[in-house]
Amino acid sequence: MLVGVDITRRSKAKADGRIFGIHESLDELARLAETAGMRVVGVITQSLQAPMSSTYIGTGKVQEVRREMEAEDCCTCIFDVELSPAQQRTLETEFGGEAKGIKVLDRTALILDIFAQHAATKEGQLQVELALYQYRLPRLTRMWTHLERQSGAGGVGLRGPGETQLEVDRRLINTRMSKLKRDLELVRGHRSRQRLARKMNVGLPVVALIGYTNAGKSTLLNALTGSNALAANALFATLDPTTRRASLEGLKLSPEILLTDTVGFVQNLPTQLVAAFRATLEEVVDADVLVHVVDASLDREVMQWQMTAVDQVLDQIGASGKPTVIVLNKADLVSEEEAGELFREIEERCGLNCVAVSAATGKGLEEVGVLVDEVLREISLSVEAVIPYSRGDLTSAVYSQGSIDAEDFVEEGTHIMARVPPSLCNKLRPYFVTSTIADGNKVEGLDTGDQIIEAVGATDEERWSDLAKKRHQPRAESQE
Ligand SMILES: Nc1nc2c(ncn2[C@@H]2O[C@H](COP(=O)(O)OP(=O)(O)OP(=O)(O)O)[C@@H](O)[C@H]2O)c(=O)[nH]1
Ligand SMILES: [Mg+2]
Repeated sequence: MLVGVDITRRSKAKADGRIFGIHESLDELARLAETAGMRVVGVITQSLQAPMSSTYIGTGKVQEVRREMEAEDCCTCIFDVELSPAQQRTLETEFGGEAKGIKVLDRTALILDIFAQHAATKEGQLQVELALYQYRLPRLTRMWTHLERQSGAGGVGLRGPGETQLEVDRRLINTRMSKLKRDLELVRGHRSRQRLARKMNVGLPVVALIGYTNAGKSTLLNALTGSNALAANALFATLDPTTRRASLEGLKLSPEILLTDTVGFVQNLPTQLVAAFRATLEEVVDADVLVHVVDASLDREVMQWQMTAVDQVLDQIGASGKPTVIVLNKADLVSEEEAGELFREIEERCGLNCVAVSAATGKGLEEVGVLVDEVLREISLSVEAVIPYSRGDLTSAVYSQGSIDAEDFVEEGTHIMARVPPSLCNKLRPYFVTSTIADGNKVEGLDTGDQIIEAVGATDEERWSDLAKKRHQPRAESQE
């Protein structure tokens, strides 16, 4: 049974972070429930000025949900809002209690469950486990109600076994969480070293495919690189990033790029997931260019909402404002006229370059390379360097990844003026002809190797913990 609440008081709606209309949001919730392996038997909605403190929905509605659930012999109720642990407990009791096996879940719990089912790699599993514990810790009391009852009449000095058990349990979970965090730090360190190595050695520009879940990112990766990453008509099919070397048609500046497929975004992405999946999401933060994949076959309004949700997540992880290309995918399901209109709308909305493609049929794919090439050109840097003859590898990298404006052979090495992607620029830095950098402005703002190391170190740490602090406001209710 799904329950949606429309909060009419505006400021509250904003605080909820909802951008979707209530019915579209419930449609999505139904798809999430199906992805998690459930069958939806009914949907109940309520319009409220503000949520009730104890049950979120009004008393009459609680009875209505209970009746409907009984009639359908249904034991799980999913709310399309974030419930506090206390509200969750109260609602469970109201709907028939634990004896009847009644469970009340919210959107976050549902998404966490799907993630737990889909996590394939060790890293993914660690991330999901941490997020699950973070979600469960404040809800722990209810698992031990039978023990708590034993200490009911106790009072000071007479703490019963139930309470002790609860404390033991909390402590065990806290210990486990610390261990998970340490393990994840290791993974994360490994990942950032890998990325750094990729930037410094492979030197290819990194392009990340991002977008709402089910937009077709994995299908596009497969179509562009001939690989076989899992693509499925399910939400959150991809959890672990895959990176492939790709030589797209239309790429000239750097004929090859590294293309990364990432986890899909969703409206109101649970905070626990953003924090736990930061190692994965850093792939996005670190990319040179983003390719925002949009499902163009959706209802126009839903498509706009999804794009807004993606922008919000980018903001949340500190990756907004990156050079971006918009890919309107599933064009095989849209008429030419509609596609044309969408183009205009998107240009109006964000002034970004966009292209309509079908990852399924291959239509328009060559355009993706052309647009990425344009963006790479915009962010490429003019350099002048004398590369010693002993560094033939660098010279050939400039040939293959940059466009050469002038070249001369001097005693110390090859003297070149060229436009190169930022990553290659870093490697050429030791050989710069200092006073004559053609495009001074741009080079100034460049990541040097040191800055990259810094970015994955302290500064970055602060950014993420700030985020966690901001989003993890303590709840008002007590946990008793
Ligand atoms: N008709 C049509 N279907 C497509 C196209 N691209 C992808 N699909 C379908 O859309 C569904 C989702 O595709 P995925 O590539 O798994 O989407 P994703 O963005 O990677 O999704 P998550 O990893 O779950 O976030 C699959 O059923 C694909 O077959 C397309 O161009 N046309
Ligand atoms: Mg995918």
